[in-house]
Amino acid sequence: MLVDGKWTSDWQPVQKADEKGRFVRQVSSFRNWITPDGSAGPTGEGGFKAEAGRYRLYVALICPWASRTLIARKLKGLEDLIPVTVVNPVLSDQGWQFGGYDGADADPLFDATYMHELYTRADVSFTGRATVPVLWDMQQGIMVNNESADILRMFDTAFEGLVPSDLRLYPQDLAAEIDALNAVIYDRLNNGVYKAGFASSQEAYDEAVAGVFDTLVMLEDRLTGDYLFGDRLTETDIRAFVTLIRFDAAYHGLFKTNLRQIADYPRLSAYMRRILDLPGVRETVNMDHITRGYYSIKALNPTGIRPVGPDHVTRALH
Ligand SMILES: N[C@@H](CCC(=O)N[C@@H](CS)C(=O)NCC(=O)O)C(=O)O
Repeated sequence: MLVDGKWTSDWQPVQKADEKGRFVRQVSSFRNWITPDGSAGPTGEGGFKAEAGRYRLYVALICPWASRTLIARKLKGLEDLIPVTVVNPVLSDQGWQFGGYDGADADPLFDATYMHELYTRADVSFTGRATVPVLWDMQQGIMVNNESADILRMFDTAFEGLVPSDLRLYPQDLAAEIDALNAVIYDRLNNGVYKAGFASSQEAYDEAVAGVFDTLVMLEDRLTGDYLFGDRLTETDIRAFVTLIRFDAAYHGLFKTNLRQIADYPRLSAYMRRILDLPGVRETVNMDHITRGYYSIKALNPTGIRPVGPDHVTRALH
């Protein structure tokens, strides 16, 4: 990670743990919002007006948080407005790096080698992990935001004047319910699998795994319609999907969330395929990057050997 703008050599892929060995995810630090007229959003500063070609999104295709922004970009028809740069799926000893892998891009803006170089360009004395996704303002040369939940939400509304869309991922009449369900899904499922995988005590692992499977059962029971809010696709579906699609291929084995697979839940399986079949979504899922990335986390898999299966995941993607 970066400390006062300098890369520290004791970088570890395992993030912080609390006193009970529970994994603790870093809080994002760049929280500005793109808005239709450049006025300030809910957090951060103003000055980020929605304009075609002004902003670039940096992602890792292994990363569920980055993937949710990529999916929103597709569903809202923003591909021509917001270009994307994909990093190498393998976290190096200096974090995310550019190029060097099939489907990974060079950095088109600064020809940077590592993602952390963008963080120190944005803030010379930045302290923290150089995470993806990153939304970069190419006009001002600054980082707009590195929190996927914000990026997902600004993609829903900020560009409406440039690319009108009937789809509303965060409709006001469902806002409170979406926030409530997001909180459960985030804590117990999205981050729950990481809490299981990076637990450093049996107690922390047991607690995390229970949360993961309780949440899967809750979602399976809830899915009587096409989506989590009946027939309306919302950001909550995107947030659930990114974990479901990685589950059987990565989390089940590597993170030891192995009580069941998603394939064992009929409604969740059908739901996952339904979202995968939405226009553009399949293109955001790169199973090669996902398995290469996760299974190269040395702390969890020192040999780097990738399992061959499961077969049903590969079939679902084609
Ligand atoms: N709060 C962030 C979390 C993003 C995050 O943790 N990204 C991971 C990849 S999935 C990352 O970049 N990790 C690199 C590191 O920790 O050094 C968000 O949702 O945008």
